[in-house]
Amino acid sequence: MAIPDSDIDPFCAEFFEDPHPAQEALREAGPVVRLTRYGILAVARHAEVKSVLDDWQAFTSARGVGIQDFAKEQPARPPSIVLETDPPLHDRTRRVQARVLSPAAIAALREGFTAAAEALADRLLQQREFDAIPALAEAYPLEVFPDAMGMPRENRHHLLPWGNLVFNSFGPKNEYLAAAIDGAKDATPWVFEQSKRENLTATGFGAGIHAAADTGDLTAEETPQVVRSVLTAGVDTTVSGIGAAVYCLARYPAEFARLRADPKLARNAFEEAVRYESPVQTFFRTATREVDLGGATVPEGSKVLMFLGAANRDPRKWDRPDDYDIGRRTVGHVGFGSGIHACVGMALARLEGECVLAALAKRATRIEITGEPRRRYNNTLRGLASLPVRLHAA
Ligand code: HEM
Ligand SMILES: CCOc1cccc(C(=O)O)c1
Repeated sequence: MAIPDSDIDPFCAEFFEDPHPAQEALREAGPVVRLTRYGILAVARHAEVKSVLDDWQAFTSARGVGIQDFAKEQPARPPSIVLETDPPLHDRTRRVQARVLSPAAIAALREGFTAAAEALADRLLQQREFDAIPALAEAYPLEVFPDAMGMPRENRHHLLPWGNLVFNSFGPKNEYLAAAIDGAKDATPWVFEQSKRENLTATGFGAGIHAAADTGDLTAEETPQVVRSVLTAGVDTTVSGIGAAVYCLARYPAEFARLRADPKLARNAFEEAVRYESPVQTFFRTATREVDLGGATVPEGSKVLMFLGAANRDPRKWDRPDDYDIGRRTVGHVGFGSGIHACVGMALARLEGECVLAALAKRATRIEITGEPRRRYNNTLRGLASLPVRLHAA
């Protein structure tokens, strides 16, 4: 089967504003599409996205999960020894992260995360009108996550421009990446310094990762990199995810009413927002050999862009894909990836989302949008920059 061409640009303002028409066009064009602007291949249907995610041997992360092919050019940033490695190295680094971020370790955070969400929701209810992105979607992760990591309270705001830089760096060298590099001048040295063992408390996730150097699971050179990997992936993603969930519940008041009637739906309401908005929109893989994908022949060395957001709205997989339904069975969505690199922090992300949505649902009867939402532009992350709202007290 011939691979059709498309001039769609997934790294431009028009796509960031509304990716859905382009995603639909890509799904309809075929199982694999060539994006002529960048000389890369794209998969947008759920079946092919899942196939690529689940086959790390044919579609490697080790040549970079951004547009750069590390076999052909110098990485712009030191490659992650978790996200951008494959077995056997990935086995060691991932195992340490998975152990530190285990469901039991995350469950131990529930009481503190709930208290923080309730206190923040109380303050926001007093305020009644606020911008839900800085005041909630950014404020909550920046309060609870660095604490869990064992970081000091000062300067943790650097985590946002740092995340913005890294998530832009997976895309092409465009204006968004240039602005992000400029905006992260102070953040970059701070993140590297903050990842050192001596700058982390003895009881947080950071210490748990550094302890792997004492047991020989990781070397002393690897542990700061593995801490940095968690710091990098663990903030901007949940900011986008929580922002997406609040935006969904504001746009769909009937779904918010369902949540108020049954607060146990908070966890699924967050998961459905991850499917519906796909905070992480795209990631690349590189073909290690000629491989068949949905009947198309992918040449060795091809960069393959996985449209996670398009797969999460594929009518071949989902009934009513464009409905936000907090009772939906979300199993199979790829918002957290799939396969060996599937999100190692998803339990933490889900706890944050559940705590915030449950706290809001207990206190408000409605989240009313009071001004034009403004989207943030980023080569990988989909999220809002501003969401003016009014909380209607119960
Ligand atoms: C709503 C929030 C989040 C979303 C949507 C998200 C999404 C993703 C996705 C799609 C991947 C797969 C990347 C790939 O296949 O190349 C991933 C991997 C990863 N995530 Fe998350 N993530 C979220 C929150 C978090 C949090 C809170 C942490 C840390 C505490 C985290 C840490 C990581 C790491 C370290 C990886 C790389 C894992 C590996 O390569 O083995 N993420 N995430
Ligand atoms: C959400 C995907 O996970 C990431 C994202 C950015 C950096 C890293 C890392 O491992 O440094 C991981």
